[in-house]
Order: sequence, then C-alpha cells, then structure tokens
Amino acid sequence: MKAISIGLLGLGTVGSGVVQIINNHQDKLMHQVGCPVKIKKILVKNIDKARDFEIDRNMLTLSADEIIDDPEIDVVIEVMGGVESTKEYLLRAIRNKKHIITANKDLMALYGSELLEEATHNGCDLFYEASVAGGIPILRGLVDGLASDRITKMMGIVNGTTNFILTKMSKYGSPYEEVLTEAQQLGYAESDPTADVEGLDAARKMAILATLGFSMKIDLSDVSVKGITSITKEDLDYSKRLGYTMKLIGIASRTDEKVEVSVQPTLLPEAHPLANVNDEYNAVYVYGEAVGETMFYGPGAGSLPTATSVVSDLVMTMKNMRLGVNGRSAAAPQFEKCLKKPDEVYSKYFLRLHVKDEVGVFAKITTLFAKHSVSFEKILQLPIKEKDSAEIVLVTHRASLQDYENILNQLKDNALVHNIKSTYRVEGDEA
Ligand SMILES: NC(=O)C1=CN([C@@H]2O[C@H](COP(=O)(O)OP(=O)(O)OC[C@H]3O[C@@H](n4cnc5c(N)ncnc54)[C@H](OP(=O)(O)O)[C@@H]3O)[C@@H](O)[C@H]2O)C=CC1
Ligand SMILES: N[C@@H](CC=O)C(=O)O
Ligand code: NA
Repeated sequence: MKAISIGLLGLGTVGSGVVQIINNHQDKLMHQVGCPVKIKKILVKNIDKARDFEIDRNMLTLSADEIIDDPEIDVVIEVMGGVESTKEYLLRAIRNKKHIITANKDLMALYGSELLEEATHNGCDLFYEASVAGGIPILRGLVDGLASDRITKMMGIVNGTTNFILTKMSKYGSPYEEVLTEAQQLGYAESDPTADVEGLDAARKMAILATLGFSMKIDLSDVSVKGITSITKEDLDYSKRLGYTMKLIGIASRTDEKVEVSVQPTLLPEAHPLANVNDEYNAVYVYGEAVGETMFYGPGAGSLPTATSVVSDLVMTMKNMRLGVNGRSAAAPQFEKCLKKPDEVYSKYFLRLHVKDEVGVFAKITTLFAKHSVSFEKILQLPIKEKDSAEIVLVTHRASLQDYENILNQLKDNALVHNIKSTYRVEGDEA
C-alpha cells in the first residue's frame, strides 16, 4: 500500500505534537495500518516564526489551497482553530474526497452535523476525538464502548484551563490572573482565553457530548453557561468550610426523553471523584442504565495528550481506508430534541447573602424559602465588618430551578437583603 499523505492545517501546540507523534511512532503506525504515514504540507500563519523544534521549511505553506486542492493528500488534519473560514476549508477538502480529523470544538459544536453530513455524502471520515477532553478517548467511549447502553447522565470537568486555575486558587490561594497566564504559557488555554474562563469552551464540549450521548442534536444555544470569572476567595473559603470543592462542571442529564445541558461553577463534596480531578486534568462521569457508573479520566489539554487523540483518529481513518469503509461511522441523531423546563431541573444550591443585622431577619428569610417549599441543609450566620450587616451562607435541599429563581428574585427586591454575593449549584451528594 502506498504511503498515506497528510496535510496539516496548523502547527501550534497541538500541530507540533501531531508532527512529533507521527515522526516518532512510524513503526507502530506502519504495524497498525500497513503503510508509512507522511506529512506532506503544513499550513501556518507565519512561515518565519521561530519554532522550538526542527521542521523542514519547505513543508510550510501560507496557502490552504496547496493542501485542499492537492490530489495526493488523503487526509487533512485541522489543528488551527477558527470557525467560518475553517469550515469552508474543510467543506472544500471533503468535496475533494479528503478525510478530516479535527480538534476544533468551536467548529464541531456549531457546524458538526453539517460537516458530518457532507463527509458521509462524500464517503469521507470525519473524526474529532481531540475536540472534547483532549487526550481522553471519551467520544469513542460513548459511541463505541457504551453503544449498547442508554446514557442518562454525563457530568464532567471538560476544560483544562479553568480546572488548572481553580485548583491553584483553592489549594494555594494563587491569584487568578497569575494562574491564567501560567495556563496560557503551558498551552492549555485557547488563543483568546475568554472562551475558557467564561465557560464557552466547556459548553461547546458539552453540546458535542450530549449530542452523541443522547443521540439528539443539542445546539450550543441549548447549553446554559456560567464561567469562573466572578468566583471570589470568600466563595472558595466558604466552600471548603462546608466540605465542598469548587469545580467548573458540565452537566447533561436525561429524564425520560427530556434533557438539560449546562456549564457552571459547582460545589462537589470533597470526597466526590470529580472533586479530586486537579490541574489541567479532565474527567467525564457517565451513567448508563445498564452499565451504571463509569468515569473517564486523563489530560484535557496540552500538546502530546491532545495530539494522541488526533493521531488515533488518523489510525482509525487509515484502518477504514484499508477496509474500504470510510464515511460510514457518523449516525444521524435518533431522537427529537426535547429540553427540560426550569421546573423540571432539580439541584441543591449554595447561597451567600449580606443582610441587615437585626432581630427577625433570619426568620423572614427562612419563611420566604418555606413558601416555595425549599428547606436548608446547612447554614452559617456570621457578623461582618460592614456596618449593620451580617453574612448568611446556606445550602438548600434539592429544589427546582424555577422555585430557586423565584426565591432569588424576591430576595433581590427585599429591603432586608443588602446584597446577593454569590450562588452556585451543589451536586454529588444526593442523599
Ligand atoms: N491546546 C490544547 O490543549 C488543545 C487545543 N484544541 C484545539 O486545537 C486547535 C489548535 O489549538 P492550539 O494548537 O492550541 O492553537 P495554537 O494557537 O497553538 O496554534 C494554531 C496554529 O494554527 C496556525 N494558524 C492559525 N490561524 C491560521 C490561519 N488563519 N491561517 C493559517 N494558519 C493559521 C498558527 O500558525 P503560526 O504557527 O504561524 O502562528 C498555529 O500554527 C484549536 O481548535 C483548539 O481549540 C483542542 C484540544 C486541546
Ligand atoms: N482550552 C482548552 C483546550 C482543550 O480543549 C482547555 O483548557 O481545556
Ligand atoms: Na477526547
């Protein structure tokens, strides 16, 4: 069999890892697929950029057409990022009968179904394992490993940058800006880290996971999102004091045929398995009706871990080429989308309030919660420095989102409440 020829779009953190793995693992690749694998051209933005590894300058190009229109190139690996123009490149490559591998969750969360349809139509593979939880084989785990089961819940830490930041802030009290810079230097963050810290990157991954896990087309706009930028040292200290760890958690849950997908800072009991996933590591807890609880754990970002998923997709593509079965693995969703309403989403909540420091305030707040049938599981009341103010920190029992939002709105309008400082979802101790 002739050598497989690759066109690489991008030579940054992930792209350089792909080059390294393909070059260093030639024997293994040869053994698995029966032919050599050669990178023919690499698209970059700046040919003259200093790179901290050796690369033949003649392989670099500024023209995507040199890859997309090259009849000798069999597989295009996209690790450059971007959405609209990247989508056009990939559609053209597919129409030129090239198989596609991408790490691009921004693209897959928005246009995944369109690209997959076009790939199937053209007999091409399109794999995107690296787009969710970097080096963890979670997509293959869902689509192949748990193919026979009905998945009802996925809960995950799917953003390495924010997990790195929250770990360093909670464990060592490190300042947010300093840790974010470190995460950028280590290659975990997106080129614009706003998507990481505002929860959008995790939301994209949860949309991809929910679409595959529930076989239902979940759009990015279906995911409710809150990031980590407003988390304070006080919130982290109170979490610890109450026995919780703060994590940015993506939740996708299904009850009957209705689903909820969200990303938000969440308190987990310290002993919860996800509470002990630290630094840039990711983990996805998956509950299937037959299998019960499973957990996928590993590095969620970084050069070689992410490139491992990319090159594993390449191996799968080449095995399919050998068997002549490319373009057959993407299945259209089985179910119509049906989202839960706020009165169907249940959780516990952490709430931190500054209230007027006078007799009877606490009783009035308790009465307000009781009116909505929401009771407290934990509560602290502390004096604070601000004159005439006290701080109340509480954790509710399970309540519907609808009831909880009604309570928050009434607290906002209540003259006894000076300030709603923060509120977070609490998960993982359902007892
Ligand atoms: N970093 C990570 O840990 C992970 C990243 N991903 C995803 O992988 C993709 C790549 O990420 P990463 O490697 O970190 O990104 P980098 O910013 O490190 O690298 C991007 C590469 O693409 C090239 N490039 C970018 N835009 C263009 C353009 N318009 N035309 C030509 N070349 C371009 C750059 O060229 P030049 O070198 O000349 O600047 C660079 O080589 C993204 O979609 C990201 O979301 C997924 C999982 C993990
Ligand atoms: N910026 C992302 C990279 C991997 O997807 C992250 O931090 O997880
Ligand atoms: Na993955």
